Amino acid sequence: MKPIHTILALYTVQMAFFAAIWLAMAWLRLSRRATAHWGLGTLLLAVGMGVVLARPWLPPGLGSALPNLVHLAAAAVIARGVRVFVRRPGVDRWLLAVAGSAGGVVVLANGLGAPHAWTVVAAGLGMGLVLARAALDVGAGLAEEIGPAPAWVCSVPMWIIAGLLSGRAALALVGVSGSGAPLDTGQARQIMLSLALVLMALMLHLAMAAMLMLRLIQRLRHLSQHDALTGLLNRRAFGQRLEAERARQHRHPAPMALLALDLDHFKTVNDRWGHAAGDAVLVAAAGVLTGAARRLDAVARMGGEEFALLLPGTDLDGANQLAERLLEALRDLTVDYEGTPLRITASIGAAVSHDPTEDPEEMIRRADRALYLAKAGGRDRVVCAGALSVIDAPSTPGEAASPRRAA
Ligand SMILES: Nc1nc2c(ncn2[C@@H]2O[C@H](COP(=O)(O)OP(=O)(O)OP(=O)(O)O)[C@@H](O)[C@H]2O)c(=O)[nH]1
Repeated sequence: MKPIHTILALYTVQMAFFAAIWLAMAWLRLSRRATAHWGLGTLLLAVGMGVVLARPWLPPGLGSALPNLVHLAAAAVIARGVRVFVRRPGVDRWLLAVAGSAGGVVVLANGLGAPHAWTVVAAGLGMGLVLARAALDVGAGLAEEIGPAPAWVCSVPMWIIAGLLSGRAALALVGVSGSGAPLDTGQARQIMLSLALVLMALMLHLAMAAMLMLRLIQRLRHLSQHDALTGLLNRRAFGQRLEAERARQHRHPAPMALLALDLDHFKTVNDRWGHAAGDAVLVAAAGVLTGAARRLDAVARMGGEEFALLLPGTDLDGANQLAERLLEALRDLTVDYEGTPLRITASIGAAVSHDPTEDPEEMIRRADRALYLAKAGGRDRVVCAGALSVIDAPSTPGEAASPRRAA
């Protein structure tokens, strides 16, 4: 066995092994559609190189065209997997046109008995363009999700393979001696190219594995910081935001407000209409809170039917205004649950702090105490912990809407 055949056989085994891993991931439903594409594409790479190794036993025309066609199909399937992964799953006409035209030229060149260099030019340029497109998709499509730097690093192997294949095609096109020869001829240039392909294929699969891992890490991070039902921050993440805002308050003194909000008589929604109806109300209420908050505010579900809003740079007046708007919006909210209109109200306890040394837990306790007073005072109202004054409105039809003093 010549050294070139050993290298190509190693590449074939490597690709078959990677294909098995991607297909196993698809079976485990890890980004299933993308990993299934990558498994199939990688399997085609193994088959394509297997055909190169079997060339001595194949008819001359077939032995030249078939591996290139299979490799073209492999590159297109992997590139489509990348598009699915970066959530651009529609049919990509550009990808189809490039792979289809390159494949057409390969078939035509072999049918007309043209030199092998023509096959190398068409297949090399086709694969180069398809992989360059995939590299662009990775860099641009993942920048927001995993950060621009990791996204572009993951795209590097695709750029290099695209460059290698296009470079070989360009050399064959201008007639540089030996550039258009089949890989398995064993010339020094072909050995170097084969070694580079083995290395780059390894890097390509590492990069795709890294993309998958970074996405999983982002998902885990999101799950650990957000409430699964409403998508709001959870209690732990809210505590971290509160600590961070406290630290900022040390550097840039400014007031900070915290609203503790609890839906009124929520248990009756569950008891009367069922848990799913209660869940629908919680999701709708969360939508109202996020809709009313500013970008720099933090909105959290602290547990059950209890929510909290952290309002940096907000004084008592600002907190009161937002709390009133929230009560108003929740009163106006009608949740349509399987044809049944569900209505709710809420009570709010507000705490404002100008003192960066105040323990964040103490601020939460002050807001909770004010919330307790709002509940005790009749619900559907705001009580501010600082001034301990009830500042908003009743829910019961017929009850006066004028502000009342609490304590
Ligand atoms: N549907 C649903 N219900 C929940 C969830 N978490 C907690 N609950 C329910 O929320 C209800 C809270 O009831 P209570 O603590 O008595 O409060 P309430 O009925 O709103 O009464 P007040 O707060 O005093 O106005 C309980 O019935 C819990 O089972 C959830 O994720 N989904």
